[in-house]
Amino acid sequence: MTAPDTRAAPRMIAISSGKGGVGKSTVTANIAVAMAQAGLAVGIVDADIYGPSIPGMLGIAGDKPAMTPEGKVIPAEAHGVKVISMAMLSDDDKPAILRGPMVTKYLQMFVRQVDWGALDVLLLDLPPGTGDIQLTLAQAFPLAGAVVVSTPQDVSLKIARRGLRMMEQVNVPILGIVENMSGFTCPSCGTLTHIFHEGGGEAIAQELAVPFLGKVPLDPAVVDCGDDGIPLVTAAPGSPAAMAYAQIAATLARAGGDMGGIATPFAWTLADGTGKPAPALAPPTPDGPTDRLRALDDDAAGLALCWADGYEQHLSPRDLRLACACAQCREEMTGAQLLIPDRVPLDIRITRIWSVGNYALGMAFSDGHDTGIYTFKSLRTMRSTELEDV
Ligand SMILES: Nc1ncnc2c1ncn2[C@@H]1O[C@H](COP(=O)(O)OP(=O)(O)OP(=O)(O)O)[C@@H](O)[C@H]1O
Repeated sequence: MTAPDTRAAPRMIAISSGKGGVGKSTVTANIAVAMAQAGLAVGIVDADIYGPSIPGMLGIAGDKPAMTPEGKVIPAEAHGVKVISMAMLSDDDKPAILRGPMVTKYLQMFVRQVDWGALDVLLLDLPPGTGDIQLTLAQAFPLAGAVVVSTPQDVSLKIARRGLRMMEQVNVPILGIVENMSGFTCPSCGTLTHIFHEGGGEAIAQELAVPFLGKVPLDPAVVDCGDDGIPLVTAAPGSPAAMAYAQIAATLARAGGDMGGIATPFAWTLADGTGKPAPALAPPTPDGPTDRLRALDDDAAGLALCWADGYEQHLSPRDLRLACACAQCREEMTGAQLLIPDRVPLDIRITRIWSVGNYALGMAFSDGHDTGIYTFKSLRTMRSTELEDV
């Protein structure tokens, strides 16, 4: 057996919204600064490729970023938060017209080719919506979880519900819902008026059994602060909106740490054990999710998989190779096997295993095949190999 890699990766949290203009970027900027004020090392990837607004909100000039001698991008830094944004790579007046795959490519670069240093949390300010781009992004990164920002109107909440379902489809845990622009407190008389409906975010959170993270009131100072590049949590930390941001940041700083799954991202070379994922800290529980992998190991019976509900499996490299569902090994329409079992050597080995988002593993084999993606759901349905079968 090989020793696990214990290097900690930052917790990646996506901040999403079903539609634009609900205050997602303002929430991202303020909770990032609040987390930094609480002593965490925080980065933001401004993934809102069509309307990158984080640099403006944090008072960062749109200069092209410098590079390290190793060719990594040096992120900008303001209010204790490291930031990389499309706004730094494109001219201000040129809208970024990019197709989905290009967006993913840029964002992969934002996460992997940036000299982040040691971070505790990396926030991803996603583009608004629940389309292909958001789905691809949610799948491309090993997210610890996602936050959905909504305003209290019914229409906004209905769209937020769609966003929550999308995240669930790709196994991204929902860390909670933020209700923004929730009521207006009159600065002269202090009366709270609910301009939109009240409590819709809380009701949806209850209906979908996800946490409700808090309400941020409508506050004209939020707009001024955004325009001035000084987030409200710095400019007016005692205001109700700033206190709401700080409260949400404190909850998120604790959430999504150890979701009961193996540490991701990882790329494990089995021959020398480098990059082996550390197991989840939390012990398995009988009512734990059946599709969350909590430990991965290699032993005499093949690959050992331990699941969050305590179930354990041993899968032989040959069974895994034969189960490959990539387009070369299976007919896409009918699902019929194209791979000829006799051509798979009895002593085939797995050479590398890597994480694919939070929902699957990629595997390379000693026959050179490396295009298969094994979802946790599909792995879980495979029959365990008995030691005497090996
Ligand atoms: N709590 C609030 N009170 C008052 N104004 C707010 C509040 N939250 C956000 N705003 C303002 O609403 C506008 C939209 O906010 P923001 O850009 O954060 O939204 P968004 O959801 O990220 O939009 P998009 O994704 O379309 O860029 C901004 O002018 C911002 O200052």
